[in-house]
Amino acid sequence: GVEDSSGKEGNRCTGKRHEHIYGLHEQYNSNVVRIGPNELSFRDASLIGPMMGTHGLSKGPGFDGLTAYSEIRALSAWRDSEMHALRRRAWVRGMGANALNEYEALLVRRVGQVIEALLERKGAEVDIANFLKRFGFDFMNDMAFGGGPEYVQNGDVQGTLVQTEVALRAGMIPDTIPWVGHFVAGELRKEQLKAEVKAKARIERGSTSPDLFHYLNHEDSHEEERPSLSIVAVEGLLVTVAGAGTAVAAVCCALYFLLRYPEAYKKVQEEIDKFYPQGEDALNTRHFPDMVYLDAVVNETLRLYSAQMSGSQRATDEHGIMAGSHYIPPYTSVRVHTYSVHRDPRNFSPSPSTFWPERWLIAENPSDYKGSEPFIHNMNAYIPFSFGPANCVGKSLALKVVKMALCALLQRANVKFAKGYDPEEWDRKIGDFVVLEVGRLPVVIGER
Ligand code: HEM
Repeated sequence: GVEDSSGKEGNRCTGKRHEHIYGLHEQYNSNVVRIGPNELSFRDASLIGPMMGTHGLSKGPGFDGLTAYSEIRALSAWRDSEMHALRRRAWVRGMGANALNEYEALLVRRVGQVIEALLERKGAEVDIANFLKRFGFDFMNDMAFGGGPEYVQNGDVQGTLVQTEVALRAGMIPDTIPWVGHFVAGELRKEQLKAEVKAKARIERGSTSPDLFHYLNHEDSHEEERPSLSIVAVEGLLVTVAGAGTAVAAVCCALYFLLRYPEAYKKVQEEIDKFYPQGEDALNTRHFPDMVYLDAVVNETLRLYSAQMSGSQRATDEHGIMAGSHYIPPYTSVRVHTYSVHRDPRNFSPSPSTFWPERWLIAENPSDYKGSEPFIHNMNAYIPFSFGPANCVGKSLALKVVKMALCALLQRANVKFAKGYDPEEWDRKIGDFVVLEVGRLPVVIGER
């Protein structure tokens, strides 16, 4: 049996992780829950370092399942730490400050495009989540392959975006039971071949301004050998899977919270209007570092809904380890359950499950806190972008995308929930499928 530090038994296979995993630890009131035959989930912030840090564990066998044990893998799926570090170098160059400045023109164009498309529908009910998903994939296709099917302009005519969500949901099976991956090898190969066609076309076309592909294909480096077409093609697929849905989900969740909490909407609107009065270009990022309330809104959103709510999988090898007070046997998969750690009153208090951006401002100036309950804000337990050498390499880009989309939208438009929309639906439709999946968000866009 597995016991948590409070002595409560947590040795139950819930099988729940892939539906609505949230509340997993709360449900069993346990710091450790068995979520698969050989997989443990921990609600214990002190394990973040030992499990995910520089001297922590390597990625788990779920990544073998997700890649059907292939040698053709993108960065996120290399279980071997050396191989992972080798591929990560190109990603780090492609996500550096200079590179991000180079991509800004692409991002500005895409954010501007989706805002215009939304403004054209003023007064009508629109599913803003759907529009933003299309924007996210357009931008990430620019970054990964120098362009794509233009979803904002043309809609998802082939149903590709829906298929991507379905594939991610299905991915939860080999992620949990790796050997199932052998049965989907053919399907994966088909996707890889399609990506190879796009990558080849991008190489032949070249690019007028550097995109992320430029770095992933080592076009910036004279020292490194070019990766094979197969590898750079799956890296491109990873850009879209890791970058589009995640950043867009964060924008959608932030919008949902702002609509749900009008006080917060009012405050962020005031800040946006102060830095970007009407007529000022809200696509220009220069004021972002000074926008403390916008920053608090984004941080608080990612605390409550992060891209991988169950956490990223790691595993022990032939040696078991002691992590804190827990013995983890050999060949055991583990996760730090981000959702539960982020909502644990031992880490964030008061009201850990409530959207309260002010907690981020109080954390900076604790003397501003006037409440009676103790104020707790444990930054060591805040891991929306994970932790350690395999953490989210796209963090800075993600924050830029999220802030630019929110700023530009709220500067230009008045957003309200559509009539008849039940906000309780939001939480019911959130899914933890490899990455966070959000449902529809029907709104009406009004004049400012
Ligand atoms: C708000 C948006 C985002 C969030 C919350 C987020 C979060 C995460 C998390 C939790 C991981 C798992 C790290 C681990 O295994 O320990 C991850 C990995 C990764 N993310 Fe993000 N992400 C976001 C946006 C992006 C964007 C825009 C990109 C750009 C393409 C990106 C690229 C990646 C890549 C390549 C990995 C794999 C890193 C590795 O294995 O070394 N992410 N992200």
